[in-house]
Amino acid sequence: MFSPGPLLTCAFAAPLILILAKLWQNYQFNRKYKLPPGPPGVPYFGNLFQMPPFHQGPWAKKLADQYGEMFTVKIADNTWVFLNSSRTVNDLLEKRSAIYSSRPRFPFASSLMSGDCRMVIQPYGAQWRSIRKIMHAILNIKNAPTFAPFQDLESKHLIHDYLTRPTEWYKANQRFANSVIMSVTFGKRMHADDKNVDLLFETSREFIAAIQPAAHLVDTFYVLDYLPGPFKWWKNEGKKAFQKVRGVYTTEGDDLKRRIKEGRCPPCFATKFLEAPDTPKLGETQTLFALGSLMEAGSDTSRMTISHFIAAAAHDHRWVKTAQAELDAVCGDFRKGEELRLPGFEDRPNLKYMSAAVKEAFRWRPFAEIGVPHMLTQDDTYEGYRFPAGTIFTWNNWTIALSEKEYKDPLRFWPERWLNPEIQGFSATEEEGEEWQRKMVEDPLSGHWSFGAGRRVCAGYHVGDTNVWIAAVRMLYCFDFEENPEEKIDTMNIPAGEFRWAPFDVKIRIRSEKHRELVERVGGAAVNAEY
Ligand code: HEM
Repeated sequence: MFSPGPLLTCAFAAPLILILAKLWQNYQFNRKYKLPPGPPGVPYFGNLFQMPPFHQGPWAKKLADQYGEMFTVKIADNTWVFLNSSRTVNDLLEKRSAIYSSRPRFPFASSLMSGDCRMVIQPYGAQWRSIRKIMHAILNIKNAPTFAPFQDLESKHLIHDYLTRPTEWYKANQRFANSVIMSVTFGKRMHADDKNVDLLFETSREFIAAIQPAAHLVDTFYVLDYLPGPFKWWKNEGKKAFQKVRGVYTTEGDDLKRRIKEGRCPPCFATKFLEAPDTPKLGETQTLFALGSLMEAGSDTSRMTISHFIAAAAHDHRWVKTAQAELDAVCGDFRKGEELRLPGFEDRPNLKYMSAAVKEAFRWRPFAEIGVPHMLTQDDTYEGYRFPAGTIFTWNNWTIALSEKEYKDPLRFWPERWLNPEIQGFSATEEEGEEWQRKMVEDPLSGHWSFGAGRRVCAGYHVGDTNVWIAAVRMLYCFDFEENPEEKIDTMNIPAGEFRWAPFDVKIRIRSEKHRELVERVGGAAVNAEY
């Protein structure tokens, strides 16, 4: 006869054993390691239910205000230490970069969805190193002359788009950023109606959503990854996402091969890359993803920063007046009846205020709000804490960028902060002040963390910086940007990641008839340029 006794015993004993095992594990952990304090969580899930799925910046800032320069949160199997000051980011992610540069495991976002080939989330190791080397060869500052003619052409097209289709400015920004990287990588310009570009932005959006903390349970509850195949409910979704993104990259790869065969492909990075003797060793998928990662990382980021620049120009006219006065003095003042010409890279030494404004656009409302996770690869100690290997560290970008301790009046878009060391609280001699200003204005990485830190710092920061610079100087020289008085821009909540519609309402108006003539002439020629 069936007796429920043993089953009941199991039903009570199993949770008890799990709780005891967890307590024992915590006891052992606490004897060996010490982490910065953080908000209390619940067993197994930790702080999973407290972290917002998107726009986590304000949540993380609140915690930083409460806990100070570092705090810890647990997201199921992952322990995250948030670094809330430039000092701690410098000490750990920069100075100890050799051990703070890996990425956490992402069974869904990396293995399934990206075939372990998406460089930005590859672990620190041989495969990442070989791809990073390739990226560096294309994107380093010595290649600025390769990028400059494309940035010149595409930014002329950009301002023409603003003139002719001002309500579609966000699409124009997309096309601009994407076309620069496509020209250099694949030797072809992109058009706004290209279906593959829309698909590229869609796959990027899906990828960014997938790497948000706890977006997929298996990326935080690693035990799920050991379930037998049929129980992995997320598997088909991951496979589909992989096929989709591989399809986008294959379309470009096939088009490239076709153009090479037909003799219609100008020299570009992809042709050199495909002919290089080491490339076949990467395998077909990694080769496609190396080229695809460039398209992905190079398009979205510039587009979002340009959106922030426009929001700042429409929201606060104080700095715009100074910037336009500088541009007018260098390129011609329509009020004085002078000849007008577009600003270009050669004007950079004379456009310091504009360079400071571009730097401010990277700092002002960072879109990588809580940074990008860096995983520690061996046990480490710091200021009384002992961190185990596997701890995830992140530069809490939103918090640092908007901290009164780091920047005076941090919410204000204030380019002067990069020109005057006293605003930043440094008392410097004239010579020191000049040197400080030169560094802030010329070095894209100085003064903020929006390009990341240490060995994982953005591989394309020179290109990103020059993309935004040339777009910014030309658009501000030719146009005025106005907020809709009925619907002011909520600068603390700009959905910059959105690519399907405008993230905010803005009126774009040409500054004068002379500017109109200039944009029509120079921009029109750029729109029709073919190669
Ligand atoms: C315009 C603004 C840009 C911003 C704000 C930006 C920001 C970032 C950030 C925050 C990271 C992660 C850094 C870290 O983990 O510490 C990153 C990585 C990366 N970025 Fe950018 N980026 C920009 C433009 C570009 C461009 C134009 C390219 C290429 C054409 C590019 C290529 C990459 C690559 C390949 C990585 C992966 C690096 C690695 O994991 O080793 N980025 N970027």
